[in-house]
Amino acid sequence: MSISIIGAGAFGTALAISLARTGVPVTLWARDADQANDMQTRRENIARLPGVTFPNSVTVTSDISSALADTLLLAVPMQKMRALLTNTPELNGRLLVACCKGVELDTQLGPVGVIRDCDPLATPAILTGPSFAADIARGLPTALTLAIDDDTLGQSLQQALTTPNLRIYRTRDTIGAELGGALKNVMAIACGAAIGAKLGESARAALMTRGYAEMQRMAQALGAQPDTLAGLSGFGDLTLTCTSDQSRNYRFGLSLGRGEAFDPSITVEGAATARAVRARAKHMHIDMPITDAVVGLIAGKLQIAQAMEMLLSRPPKEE
Ligand SMILES: NC(=O)C1=CN([C@@H]2O[C@H](COP(=O)(O)OP(=O)(O)OC[C@H]3O[C@@H](n4cnc5c(N)ncnc54)[C@H](O)[C@@H]3O)[C@@H](O)[C@H]2O)C=CC1
Ligand SMILES: O=C(CO)COP(=O)(O)O
Repeated sequence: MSISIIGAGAFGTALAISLARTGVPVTLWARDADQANDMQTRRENIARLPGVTFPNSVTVTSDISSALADTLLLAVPMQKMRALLTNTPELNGRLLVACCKGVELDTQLGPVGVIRDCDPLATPAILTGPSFAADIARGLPTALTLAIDDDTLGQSLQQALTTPNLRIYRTRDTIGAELGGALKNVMAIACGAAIGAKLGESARAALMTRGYAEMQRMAQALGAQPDTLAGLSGFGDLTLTCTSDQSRNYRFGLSLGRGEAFDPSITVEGAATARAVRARAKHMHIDMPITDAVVGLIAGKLQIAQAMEMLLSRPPKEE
């Protein structure tokens, strides 16, 4: 099964490096020709993943026709996925594995939903779970969830994406896998804000736990299996992202909590996703108070003290 990675940001580059270390040829596609040439010559992605040299079996190109492999891993930000699929008709009708985490603002669809919407003939899948690009690129171990409807194809894909450092678990619950990865980013912003505002580790633990309850509520209402949320794509990635300042979502939250500015060029998937999820939750009458607070903080409509008061003064309930 030949593999290409579409999107040469931090995660796409890390996946290319990790898969190519097993010796298989991997093509990494960047939309910008200068950037692709620079990476191909230098054997490094200076902008997004400095310090890690590409194995010989990575080829970087901006020519989409030379990147059309059996399996295409899509590693662009969630809010750019539709533009990628619309502007790149060569991707139509193929096996497309989303590697992004989020919910589209305009449609409230996740990565698999957007692929289905843009390209009904594609076979969509999602690869998600606890995996910082820098860790993957350095060959540090982790485990990920691969979700795809067709279990036979899922087994071949699982094999193709497994490396000595990457253990892949398989599920058919694409809704659960995409929601876990999307919602944990919202909770990471909340936890970062709490830590940034010096509310303490106990507050973070409470936010993670009640955030997980919100994730489960939304996921179950949309037909996901609770076990999926309890796995790598949900609980696993929630734990990583809410506790590490390697996470951009968490760092964005820290800056909100400290009242500091944050570089707008950094990809923070949870910001748009929080708004999309809040809209969906309101429409479906699902209670998501932490998500509401994150949306209020980002919009500047709530201060940290008000968000805390809003969460703590809710009517008492059973856990
Ligand atoms: N960086 C990380 O540690 C991890 C990231 N992810 C997910 O991977 C996705 C991508 O994140 P990163 O690679 O970190 O972001 P990034 O900001 O490092 O790179 C994004 C890349 O997408 C490209 N891009 C944007 N719009 C495009 C378009 N319309 N067509 C083609 N390319 C386009 C950009 O040129 C850039 O190279 C996100 O959803 C993120 O949640 C998942 C796991 C780990
Ligand atoms: O999803 C990630 C780790 O699994 C990366 O998190 P950030 O996008 O917050 O950096």
